Amino acid sequence: MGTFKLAESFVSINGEGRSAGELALFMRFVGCNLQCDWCDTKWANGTEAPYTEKTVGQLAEIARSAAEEYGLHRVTLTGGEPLLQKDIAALINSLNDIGIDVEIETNGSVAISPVAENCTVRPVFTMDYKLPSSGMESRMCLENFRHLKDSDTLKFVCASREDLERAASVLDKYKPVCKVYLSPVFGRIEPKDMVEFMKEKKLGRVNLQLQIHKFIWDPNERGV
Ligand SMILES: C[S@@+](CC[C@H](N)C(=O)[O-])C[C@H]1O[C@@H](n2cnc3c(N)ncnc32)[C@H](O)[C@@H]1O
Ligand SMILES: Nc1nc2[nH]cc(C(=O)O)c2c(=O)[nH]1
Ligand code: SF4
Ligand SMILES: [Mg+2]
Repeated sequence: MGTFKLAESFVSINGEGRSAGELALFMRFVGCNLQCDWCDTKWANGTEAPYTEKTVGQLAEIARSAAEEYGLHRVTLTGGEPLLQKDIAALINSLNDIGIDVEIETNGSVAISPVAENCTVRPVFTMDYKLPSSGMESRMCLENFRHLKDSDTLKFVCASREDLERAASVLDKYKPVCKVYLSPVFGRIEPKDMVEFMKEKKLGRVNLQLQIHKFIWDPNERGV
């Protein structure tokens, strides 16, 4: 089994997604196949990004001890793009084996179903659909829409009115069964304009989400 390139791990409240506000252990892996214009973790994406090599066993031990110390029961795998780590399914299985629920932040360009198929218990996927402002929309793996389940989240990170319009048309076209979040690119769009857009388009089943950690700590702080 291969090793994992871990950029950082830390315990915080989950600032995003359907478990927002709950304590979680974050494992951030280095390397990304996309380059979103507004990415807030560019430092972890390139080939020069700092990392330590970890085995599944070592990562499971980090999770076990965080669970014991802080009473948490959830790990968020993020990055970079976590699904680029070759043995990610083995890690998910091993975390499940010690009673940890796994949530994955993924960028929408990597097929999720081969990962899900190799997991004993399906993790929760929070999948971005990258909108025009990211510059990465052409990279989306559209077959993922067929594989998103009730327990998953589809997330649109928006920087402009054009992004909002595109998110609404993607929802209209694919009609996903999972939970849907709209989230602002931090500092690039007024959240109140997003609420107005939701009212205008009758998006009564969509959640607006602000990244909580950026209000609690300095928005550029790492490890929180
Ligand atoms: C840093 S990414 C890592 C996981 C994966 N590569 C992805 O894009 O989902 C985690 C989440 O942060 C979001 N994000 C990145 N930069 C952001 C920013 N400046 N403002 C708001 N959300 C941002 C991404 O869209 C994604 O939902
Ligand atoms: N507190 C906190 N919550 C988060 N949820 C998703 C994060 C990410 O970077 O993927 C993140 C993060 O970096 N910090
Ligand atoms: S896919 Fe995620 S980590 Fe990669 S550049 Fe985009 S936001 Fe950043
Ligand atoms: Mg983050």
